[in-house]
Amino acid sequence: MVVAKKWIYAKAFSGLPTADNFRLEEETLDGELKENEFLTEAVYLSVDPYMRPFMTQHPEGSVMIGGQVAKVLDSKNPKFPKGSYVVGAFGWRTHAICNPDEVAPEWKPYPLPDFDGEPLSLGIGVLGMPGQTAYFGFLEICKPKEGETVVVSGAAGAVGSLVGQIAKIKGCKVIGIAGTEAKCEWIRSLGFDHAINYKTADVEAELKKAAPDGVDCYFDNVGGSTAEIVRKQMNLFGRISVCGTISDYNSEPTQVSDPQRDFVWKQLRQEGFMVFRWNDRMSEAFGQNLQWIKEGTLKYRETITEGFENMPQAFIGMLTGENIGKAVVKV
Ligand SMILES: NC(=O)C1=CN([C@@H]2O[C@H](COP(=O)(O)OP(=O)(O)OC[C@H]3O[C@@H](n4cnc5c(N)ncnc54)[C@H](OP(=O)(O)O)[C@@H]3O)[C@@H](O)[C@H]2O)C=CC1
Ligand SMILES: C/C=C/C(C)=O
Repeated sequence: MVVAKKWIYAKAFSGLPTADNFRLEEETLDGELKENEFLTEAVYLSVDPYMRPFMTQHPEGSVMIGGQVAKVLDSKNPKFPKGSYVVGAFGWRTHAICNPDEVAPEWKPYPLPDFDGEPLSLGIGVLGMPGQTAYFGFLEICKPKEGETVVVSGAAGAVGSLVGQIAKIKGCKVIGIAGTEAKCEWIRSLGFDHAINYKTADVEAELKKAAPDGVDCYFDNVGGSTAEIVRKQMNLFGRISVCGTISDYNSEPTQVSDPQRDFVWKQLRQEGFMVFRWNDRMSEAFGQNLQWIKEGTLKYRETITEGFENMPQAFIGMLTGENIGKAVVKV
């Protein structure tokens, strides 16, 4: 028997989440595990932007959704033996009982691969979903060529910081857009050619200076007015990968000008995606990102909040830009 803690979506989100949206509860998990089930204990939990828009599809009283790296405490499933580690979408819970056959295909748990000594927390970062998002969302949709100019917004976050570095590995010129001086300084230290602080700079003017020959690829994490500014500076046959629109997760979308003319005249291609599209190729992104980490060409950073009781603070902090790199909660 274990006493699990879980965070409940107590009150529907409206605007930026506050502590009032969440409630901490306990639940006793007892009884024999059934065939195929395993019992887990969370080690690292992820707080991600998608939780804000996705939760609005769930009724009040649901457990908050989310991924975690967990230890298997007991098992009746040979694929997830006792003592092993697993990456699973068990929600904001300290403990969970999972039967993988009952989980939707895009959220299936999987055994944590061998990280060759890298921290387990990377299973929810560069060696997990955000790493796959950067790898496939950038390479498959932007199809960057050596010498091209790439812009990435949300550039100091979990996904954006990886996209910029992958673009450098592919021989591109990279401009990152982020929300503080410290973030801009960090991404420059990663090798980004330019960094623009969208909260203090005239982004349009700075982008013209940084990319005098225009932009070939835009990896869009934020949408809104930043996306409009970058679109207007795209080159002929430019490619835009729409990863997320965090600028409107807590508010109504910003009104931007009709983009159709730019798409026609510049023959642009824009494509949105969900990372699950490439679930069958997960090991490719994992293997390549791990290799780049080992070679020293791909660096990662984490903002770690200690304590399961601080999940809401970590989540709100991430939505308000307090994280540099991946926002993680350590139990
Ligand atoms: N399509 C897919 O399959 C996936 C999409 N995503 C998307 O990728 C994006 C980045 O996710 P992730 O890397 O995990 O998160 P981050 O680590 O980048 O954290 C979120 C960051 O967003 C920035 N931000 C918050 N509000 C705004 C705003 N109004 N305008 C611009 N930036 C803002 C903040 O940085 P700053 O200080 O710079 O403002 C904050 O640190 C999100 O849009 C997310 O939904 C992520 C995973 C999968
Ligand atoms: C899986 C995550 C999706 C977004 C849009 O963040």
